[in-house]
Amino acid sequence: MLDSVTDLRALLKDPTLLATKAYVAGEWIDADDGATFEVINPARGDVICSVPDLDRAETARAIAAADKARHEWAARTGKERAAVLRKWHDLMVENADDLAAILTAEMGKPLAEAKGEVVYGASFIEWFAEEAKRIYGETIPGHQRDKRITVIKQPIGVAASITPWNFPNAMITRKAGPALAVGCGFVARPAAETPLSALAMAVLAERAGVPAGVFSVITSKKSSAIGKEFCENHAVRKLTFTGSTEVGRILLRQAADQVMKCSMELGGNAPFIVFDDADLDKAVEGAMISKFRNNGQTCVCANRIYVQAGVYDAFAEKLSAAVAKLNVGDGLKDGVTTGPLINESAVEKVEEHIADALAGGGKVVTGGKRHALGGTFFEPTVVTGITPAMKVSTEETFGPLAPLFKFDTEEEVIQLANNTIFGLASYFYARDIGRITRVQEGLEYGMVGVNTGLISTEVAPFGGVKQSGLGREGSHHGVEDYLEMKYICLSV
Ligand SMILES: NC(=O)C1=CN([C@@H]2O[C@H](COP(=O)(O)OP(=O)(O)OC[C@H]3O[C@@H](n4cnc5c(N)ncnc54)[C@H](OP(=O)(O)O)[C@@H]3O)[C@@H](O)[C@H]2O)C=CC1
Ligand SMILES: O=C(O)[C@H](O)CS(=O)(=O)O
Repeated sequence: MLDSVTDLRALLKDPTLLATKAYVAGEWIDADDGATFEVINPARGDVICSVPDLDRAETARAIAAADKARHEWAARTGKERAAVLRKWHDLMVENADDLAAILTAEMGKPLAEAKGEVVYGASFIEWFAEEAKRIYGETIPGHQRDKRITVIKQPIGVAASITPWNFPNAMITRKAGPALAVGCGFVARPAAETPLSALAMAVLAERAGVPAGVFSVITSKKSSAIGKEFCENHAVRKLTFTGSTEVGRILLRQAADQVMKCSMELGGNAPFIVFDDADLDKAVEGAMISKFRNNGQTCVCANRIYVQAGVYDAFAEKLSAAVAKLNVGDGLKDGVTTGPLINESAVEKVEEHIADALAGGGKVVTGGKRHALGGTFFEPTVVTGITPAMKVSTEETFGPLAPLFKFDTEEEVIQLANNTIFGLASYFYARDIGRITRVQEGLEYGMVGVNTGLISTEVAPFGGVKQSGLGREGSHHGVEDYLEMKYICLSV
């Protein structure tokens, strides 16, 4: 088991997977001006390595290469593209241990979770390899005797991707999978905190036979500049973003000038509702997964936990007992269930939400402060007595804080749950079929987990409503955002 990142490369079965150059137009390059930035292990504060700090010129070259290479790639049959994607998937799975170690080193999540993300990420490549063979069109009965109408679907062109640090593998494959499956060119810009997972995927893409130029990885701390290049470069026809709603708004405004097709997977504020007819043990199990997966750093984490009055105390006691068992530590060490937060500002956000709750009368049941390990480690926390006036009710904590609200009626909790600008994921536990039907239909969210706290899968459409995003990723719906529909009217 890995216990150090001082020389991560020495710990890998295949050290060549730890790439430290950017991947542009099929070449491994430095920045034009030689600039680099450090990649830090959040658990120890170690510098893992440095990577090039690219700017708009290098990004423009990646886009031009994608715009050139995509034509031959799109001219291949879906079956031919599928074979390359399948090989890419197989290489990811074969190298999952190394990809997980790299992911944990740069992001901090425990190895077991990192391995899970690698397999989850690869599942999108597998899924869209299969979809590549099923990009169907249609024929429509003509509106006049001499007219024959057909509709075909063609790849949109060059797709540009901007992704966050919390799932540095799966957020890229969830986009690159459909894009490459239909014949697009793809330029990825991963978060500066976590570029190594994307570079490792590029190493494997090359080995799988993805043609030079079809897939590039831009490493850069100049996130705004790269985003502007993506939005202003006329060869880019599709922008796909996963991250905060705040940044999503910036990108949508920038992309509007080109009327660019955009997919947005943005912030969330998930309600997790426990009714008095719920199986409380299953509800606690679901809350632990939904709230504490990735140390609370996912957009679909339970952000508000509503418990009906009759079971509030029992649920709070059971949940707190489960939370107290979490093992906080370096994700590279055996048995650790909870790693560090990504950075200091993430810790400060959790502290801010806890302090605000206590000021409003909330009570810490377990946790509540920075962990004795120091750095960005934080005690998994449960706070009772939460009210809608508190910050945690309207802001995404993105950390290990479980705030428990008490409610009385079904109507009240649906109104509370829907009272947010977000609409990504939601969850509830109940057993009465009438209640389940009413609540699942009443929640204004893109995704609803009923008696489960884990809903993410490649087979289902992932995405939000309201200010949680635009479009869906995964499932057979996931290819649509990378296709243009063409209507052909033939006069015979
Ligand atoms: N709906 C979903 O699936 C997901 C949503 N999120 C949401 O994102 C937030 C946490 O992730 P976080 O990474 O902090 O989100 P951010 O939105 O800050 O960053 C996301 C990505 O956007 C880049 N970025 C930041 N500013 C700009 C800009 N002006 N132009 C172009 N790119 C930019 C970042 O680069 P850099 O970091 O290098 O500055 C990063 O790669 C939470 O709100 C969470 O809910 C996160 C993951 C999934
Ligand atoms: O970035 C995220 O939060 C992911 O979308 C969460 S998931 O897909 O792994 O659930």
